[in-house]
Amino acid sequence: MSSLLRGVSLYLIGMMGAGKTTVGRLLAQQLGYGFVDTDDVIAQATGRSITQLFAEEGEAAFRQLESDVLAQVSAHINLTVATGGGIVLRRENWSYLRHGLIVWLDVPVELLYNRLAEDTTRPLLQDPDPRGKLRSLLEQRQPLYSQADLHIMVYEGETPEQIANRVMEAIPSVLKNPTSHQNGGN
Ligand SMILES: Nc1ncnc2c1ncn2[C@@H]1O[C@H](COP(=O)(O)OP(=O)(O)O)[C@@H](O)[C@H]1O
Ligand SMILES: O=C(O)C1=C[C@@H](OP(=O)(O)O)[C@@H](O)[C@H](O)C1
Ligand SMILES: [Mg+2]
Repeated sequence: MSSLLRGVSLYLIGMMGAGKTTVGRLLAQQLGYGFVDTDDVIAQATGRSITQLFAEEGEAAFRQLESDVLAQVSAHINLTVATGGGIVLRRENWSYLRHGLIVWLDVPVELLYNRLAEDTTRPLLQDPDPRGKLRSLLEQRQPLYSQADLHIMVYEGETPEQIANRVMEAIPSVLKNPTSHQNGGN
């Protein structure tokens, strides 16, 4: 598989709670790739948590940091990149995501809610109606997520390992024939 990808990075997109960070780590291991989580890079670079950044600088400042980090990350190959759920919102980010293969982990809202109900690290979900908030965010973002190269539907009860395996199995379907370049075709 790694030879089929030939260094092309994977970018995981999808809603918060979709498992981008968890599944991304597994995919990096399986591919022998490095792993980068854009939220982690932002937190390390600023010395502040995502929650602190939202509270102290606001979402717009966070989005700018996110684009800056993505721009730097996209210069590299051999990476699996777990992005933040809102990375799809800025058009310029797509030019960076397109450096690699974009994988949408599509998880039903009810599952997202179950996973994140007790979680306080997603500032956008600190809302009186977190379930409704997830629904409205998904409604806004679905057309953007659907521009991914690979759409992976995630079902209740699937483990991160099973999901990573399904991503691995689906990758060949969106790769060009690896011999076509060598033959000068396309
Ligand atoms: N397949 C899964 N089944 C059950 N829980 C999961 C699964 N994938 C992720 N989780 C849990 O859901 C939460 C959100 O996962 P995370 O990887 O941080 O998602 P994201 O990075 O997309 O926001 C974490 O608590 C994680 O352990
Ligand atoms: O959906 C979003 O707008 C966000 C998702 C979070 O990342 P995860 O998708 O990894 O939870 C994080 O970037 C921030 O809280 C904003
Ligand atoms: Mg994450």
